[in-house]
Amino acid sequence: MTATKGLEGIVAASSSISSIIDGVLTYRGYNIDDLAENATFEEVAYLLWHGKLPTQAELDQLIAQLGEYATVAPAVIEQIKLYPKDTNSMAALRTAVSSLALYDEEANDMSVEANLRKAVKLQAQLPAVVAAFARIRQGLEPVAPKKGVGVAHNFLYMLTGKDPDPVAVRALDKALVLHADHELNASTFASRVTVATLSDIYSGVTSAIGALKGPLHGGANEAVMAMLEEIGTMDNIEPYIQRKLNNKEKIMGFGHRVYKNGDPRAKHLQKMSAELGKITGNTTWYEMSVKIEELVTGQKGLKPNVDFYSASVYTSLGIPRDLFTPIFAISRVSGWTAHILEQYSDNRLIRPRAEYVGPTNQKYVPIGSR
Ligand SMILES: CC(=O)SCCNC(=O)CCNC(=O)[C@H](O)C(C)(C)COP(=O)(O)OP(=O)(O)OC[C@H]1O[C@@H](n2cnc3c(N)ncnc32)[C@H](O)[C@@H]1OP(=O)(O)O
Ligand SMILES: O=C([O-])CC(=O)C(=O)O
Repeated sequence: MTATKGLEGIVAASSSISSIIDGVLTYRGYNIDDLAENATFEEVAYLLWHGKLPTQAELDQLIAQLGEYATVAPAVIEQIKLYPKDTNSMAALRTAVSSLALYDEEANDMSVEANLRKAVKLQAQLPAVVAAFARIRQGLEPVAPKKGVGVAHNFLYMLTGKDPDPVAVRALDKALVLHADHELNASTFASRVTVATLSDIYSGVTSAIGALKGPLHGGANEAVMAMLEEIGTMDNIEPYIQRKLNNKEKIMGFGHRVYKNGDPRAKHLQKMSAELGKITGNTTWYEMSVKIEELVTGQKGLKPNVDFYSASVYTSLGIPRDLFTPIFAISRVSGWTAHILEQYSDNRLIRPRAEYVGPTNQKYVPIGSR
């Protein structure tokens, strides 16, 4: 038995949810470029869960359900108030989502209908939890969700207490579409491993949030913004990047396990970053990002991934840096839950083997003789 480090190239599941073939990403057979230009996030979530685009009536019903389910159990809000004010935002989300299960009477109901309902509940409640956490730590009361609006609108509304600008809603909606699913990425795999023991959907999503948090995965979008802020000016870019590359340190937002010729989502985020920079009158972060890309791609051949330009997009939308990864989770919960439902529908325990590389033929030595 020989291990493949990081399971690179190993096909670990069959799925009909999303595919990456020859660098082209599709959700249920629809090219991501088509969906990014034309679909709303709620249409995409429906597509991921049901395998088909919704009719207008089905979409209206989903939006109504999302509004109905978006109110978070008061006990969970009270718990968030007890979190230390400097709690890591992904740790807060992980803890709160785990708590949501305690107040859902059908948390352990494994019927297909209950699991689909819980997928919609999680989709509705993650944005509410993130917005509540962001307000509570500023000493503000959470804002009750709006009914009849999409996830992007409702999140920005719950975050600020004001109806958001339609340009901001469309930009965030597009970012949510682009992040919704991505085949067997680390967090989705974590969710599938968890529920393949026939554990519940909340446990699967809690595992996924833990996996997304790391800077090699979803945490990279926050790390990109930290890097841009640390660099600070155009003049500092070249020495900073050169130093990192010389020291063999990673540049956040670049590289990908599957895409070697570029991430198809990055161009949409780059375009949005340029447009939002113009609208806000601050193109600095976009221009710095372009220069970093020139250097990193020029010297290492590494291309930006989905996390690179999303950092400047979210900053232009006025979103605090440490909410970038929670926003990734707000989108990806649609994909996680679709994969969890798919796993349940044809389940087998996921239990690979390890190549043993430790010592052998050891003899037990009594404690007094060691
Ligand atoms: C939503 C997402 O999860 S997208 C990914 C988000 N993560 C990041 O942006 C973090 C930065 N990127 C990385 O760490 C990696 O590219 C990953 C984790 C995304 C992919 O990792 P892997 O497929 O395991 O590639 P690995 O880390 O082995 O890199 C292969 C080589 O490219 C180099 N490399 C890969 N990414 C980078 C980077 N961002 N900066 C500098 N060098 C890099 C590695 O140092 C390594 O070089 P070596 O062969 O000389 O040792
Ligand atoms: O697929 C991956 O490894 C990471 C990624 O881009 C994603 O989860 O969107």
